[in-house]
Amino acid sequence: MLQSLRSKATELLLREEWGESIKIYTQFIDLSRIQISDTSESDPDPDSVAKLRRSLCLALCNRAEARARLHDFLEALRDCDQALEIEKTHFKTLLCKGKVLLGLSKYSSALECFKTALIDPQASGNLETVTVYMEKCKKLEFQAKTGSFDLSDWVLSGFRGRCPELAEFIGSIEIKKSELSGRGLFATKNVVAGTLVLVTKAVAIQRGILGNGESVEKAQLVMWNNFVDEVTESVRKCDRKRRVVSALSTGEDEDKLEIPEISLFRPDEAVETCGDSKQSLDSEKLLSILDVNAMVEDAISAKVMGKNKEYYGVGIWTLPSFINHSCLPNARRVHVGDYAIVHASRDIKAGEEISFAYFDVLSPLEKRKEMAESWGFSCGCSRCKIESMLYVTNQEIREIEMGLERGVDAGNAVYMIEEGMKRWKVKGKDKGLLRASYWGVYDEVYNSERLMKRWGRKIPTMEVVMDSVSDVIGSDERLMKLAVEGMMKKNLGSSNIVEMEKILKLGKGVYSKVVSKKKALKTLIGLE
Ligand SMILES: C[S@@+](CC[C@H](N)C(=O)[O-])C[C@H]1O[C@@H](n2cnc3c(N)ncnc32)[C@H](O)[C@@H]1O
Repeated sequence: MLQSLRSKATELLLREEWGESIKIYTQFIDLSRIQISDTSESDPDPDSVAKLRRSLCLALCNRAEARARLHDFLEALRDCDQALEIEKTHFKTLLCKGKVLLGLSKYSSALECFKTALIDPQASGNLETVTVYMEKCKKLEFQAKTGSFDLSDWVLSGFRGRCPELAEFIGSIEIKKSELSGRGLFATKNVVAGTLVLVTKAVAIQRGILGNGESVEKAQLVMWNNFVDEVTESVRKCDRKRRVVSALSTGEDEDKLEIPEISLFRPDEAVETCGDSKQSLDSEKLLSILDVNAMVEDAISAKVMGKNKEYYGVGIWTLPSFINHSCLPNARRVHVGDYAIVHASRDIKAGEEISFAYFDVLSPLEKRKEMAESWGFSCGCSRCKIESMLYVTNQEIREIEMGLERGVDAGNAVYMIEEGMKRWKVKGKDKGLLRASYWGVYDEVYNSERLMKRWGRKIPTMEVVMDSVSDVIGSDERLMKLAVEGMMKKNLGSSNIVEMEKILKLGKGVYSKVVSKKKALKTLIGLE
């Protein structure tokens, strides 16, 4: 019976029928254990018990492999540990355990596993495989410790092939109470624009092609349902993920929420335990959590080169879920594979809250209010407060807006705003706020030869406006695009070092320092 179960399980494993093979291996393992205990008592021959133990070890290892394929990493780890209790240096098990630990982002433990695997005599025929894994562990561990990622080669290859493997990384940040709402993420050290703040792997992500027309909504709904199932499954399997996901906001009573320790988000430090089905997350609470925290994937490859443009992805990334929205954001996110990369889009001071834009902040106050409302909150950022005050006390702004609705000449509108700011005593940095709010008309004017001929001398230069806007909202593709076009128009080409450096700085703020080679950054910006 044991023999027939074993061959059936092996066959299923080879056919990659993971679920079924787990079932049969489980029967085999249970029966083997009974047989071992019976044989130990009745058969004095130690060889027969040893043989049974060896085949139990292999079965545990194979079940671990199948479980790992289904991303049931913690159960797989448990199988590996049981197999290693039987044979301490069982090569296949150590290789499997190393891969599982890699899947759990526990790079140093994975490296230890592969090192131990080298002791086994079977390693000699598989030296190359083990070495490749060891190098991978070292690279990822270094990334996780230092945050030094470089995607330049992938960018330069035109995003060809699979996206590069990344490590999870947590920079100098902490979770604290936020003045905006509930908890927020804060910098504990000064951060220079472009520097990574964190890199997090999705708890779950669903991608699909949405198509067009009426089918879009239907496709989106199917994807959402699959996404909810995936998150449910993921938190069921892993206790830490369940705790982390259940710590997220449901959008209600945020100020009463607990502040979790940042170490809970460090996979390398966390002690993992398998999920306890009795403690699974209430499905209604999970739906509210996903409603508030799920994000649409913003893949760098799709954004820049249109690769996989037709794909739509929705996912949940735990630590980024603590980042509040601000209309004066200082960070941005990009997505590479299943990872969300958050980086500073302008310099951030130690102690400052890290925020990114949930929606387009190059929009007027009323439009931003509408967008925040559709997200289910009323924005409490300082820009909204300043602009609201100005709006209440100032009839002129409303008149300018009404003029814009009637289709007044964009140059005239910019002129009115600039002249108005002198009268309304809007000074220094605050000028950037209003310019950001009416960015659309500024952009139209600077892009039109006709309007520039008429209004150019009466309004500030494009550089002045752009600097003041990027000062308050950080880098943005549209600012960068305008700067590139401005440089081209002036026929400076790429020979003007000062302009070029400015554009590259904006580029770093948009795409982060993960693209460290200048040539790659220029490709993303559209200069190569
Ligand atoms: C992804 S969570 C951000 C973290 C959340 N503050 C917490 O404590 O878990 C999104 C929720 O935070 C709140 N929020 C984010 N940005 C905000 C802002 N600028 N003003 C007011 N509330 C905000 C809203 O309740 C929103 O639904």
